[in-house]
Amino acid sequence: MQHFEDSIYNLIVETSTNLPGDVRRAVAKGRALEDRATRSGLALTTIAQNIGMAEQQVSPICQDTGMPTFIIHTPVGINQIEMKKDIHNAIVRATKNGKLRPNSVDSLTGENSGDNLGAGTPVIHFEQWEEDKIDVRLILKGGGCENKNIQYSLPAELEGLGKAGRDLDGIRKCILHAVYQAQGQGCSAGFIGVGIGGDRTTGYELAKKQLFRKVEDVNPIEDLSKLEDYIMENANKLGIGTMGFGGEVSLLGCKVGVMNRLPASFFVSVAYNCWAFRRQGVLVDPSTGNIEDWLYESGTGISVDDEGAHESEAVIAEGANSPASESREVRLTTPVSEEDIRSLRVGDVVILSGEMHTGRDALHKYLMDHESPVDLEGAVIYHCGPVMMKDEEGWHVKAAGPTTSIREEPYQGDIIKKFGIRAVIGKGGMGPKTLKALQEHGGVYLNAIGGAAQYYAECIKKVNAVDFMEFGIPEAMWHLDVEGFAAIVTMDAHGNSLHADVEKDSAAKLTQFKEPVFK
Ligand SMILES: O=C(O)C[C@H](O)C(=O)O
Ligand code: SF4
Repeated sequence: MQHFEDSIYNLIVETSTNLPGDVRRAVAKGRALEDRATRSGLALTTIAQNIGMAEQQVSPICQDTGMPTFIIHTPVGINQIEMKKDIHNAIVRATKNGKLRPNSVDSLTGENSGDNLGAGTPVIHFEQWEEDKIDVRLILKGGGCENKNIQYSLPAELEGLGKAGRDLDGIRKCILHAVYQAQGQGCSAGFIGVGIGGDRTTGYELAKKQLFRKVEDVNPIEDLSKLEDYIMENANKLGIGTMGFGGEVSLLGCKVGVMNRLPASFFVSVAYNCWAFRRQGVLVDPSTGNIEDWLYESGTGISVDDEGAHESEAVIAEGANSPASESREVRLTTPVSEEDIRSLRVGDVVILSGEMHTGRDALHKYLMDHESPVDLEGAVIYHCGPVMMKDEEGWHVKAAGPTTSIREEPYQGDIIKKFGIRAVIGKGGMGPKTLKALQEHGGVYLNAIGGAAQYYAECIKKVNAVDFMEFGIPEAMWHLDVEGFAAIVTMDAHGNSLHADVEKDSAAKLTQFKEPVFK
């Protein structure tokens, strides 16, 4: 199959850079339900703009291009060993060309392979079928939303919902709880795949396979179709909103599958996918390896950004100053003073310029017992693992949205105190330990819009330097010059946390679903 590698390369690029039509329509529907001037409304507008930018620049929608997972059906007799080699070559090429972030990390040494190849990566499932075509489907599901997958073993007692039995109503409660526990950390508003039954492994596989269904399809199993409709009518009453900012839209899709189970087991597995729901597929001619057809409607021409292209920070800031908005706009240049930081309040939109430093899991662990290579007094740390490309002029940022901050909760407060850091940028918020440190030392947490990787890449005007390349590109400490970098204060130096408020409010709202619905 001479052209199979090129076909897989084109599939990878399309999946990473062009959000499909059905997903765009779901995002547009979500936008229409959200007041544009609210934080969630502003977030959705930024997301919409980012989707357009990624398509125009053929660059990753989100910097985390996830665990490339292929599900492939082949006619009998096709050489799957050769296909696997072509897929690996295409993955390496896409990584080299900045369409995928190098995401394959040795779980024992922490070493990043640099080309997305390594034990267990990419994930390739082959199945034979009776058709004479090859059906290749790919999903790029990022780590932050993968971390919000969850599996329930029924019967169970669920927070706010009480007893969940081994029946459709118990499954209903699990799904609502799964949306609640994700909060905004998996870049809500999300799409969920649910797998009922199986064992722990096949239950999760079934859940992830549901994500290959089309957003607008109807479940052929009547009970499950009713369940999907119920979830879509009710999950948004939790008020989690986009990014967990609070709001009308927390879920954009729910697809449920079922399989047999053991008498002793009753698993309900939920695969939580972020708004950056990147999956595509192709039908391939087995004699040439050429693409004959695309399996999901292209997103080209289906706009979710009906306000046209805006200058980078204008979208968030413009909303911040609109009459109905809940926030004010504050422009700061790094290094920032304690006085400026202590003047900020939850809801303010901060527009940053100057140098900031990326740092996430590996760096935070390192800084706990080592010195920093740069002076961090008054500095801004950005929880981000960018997609980077190098040429004769040096390093260029190809995608740079935020990663989930809660993973740094064990370290953040100590790091703020040790180095005099004034602002931490990420998404999904942080916990009480960090909130206390912000209050004690005069710091602030700024929530950037998760997945808006092109939007933020545009604000990064120069890569000044990099430290700790041995941690791999996503985990290195990149020293970046930014202009007009907009993010929302969601935790301030006065003990306020939007995340704590939304979690408390949605927990209270969850209890409204305690009584049985499906008898
Ligand atoms: O790894 C990243 O850059 C982001 C991750 O997908 C996350 O949502 O935290
Ligand atoms: S950062 Fe958000 S949008 Fe990107 S992969 Fe992670 S959860 Fe998805």
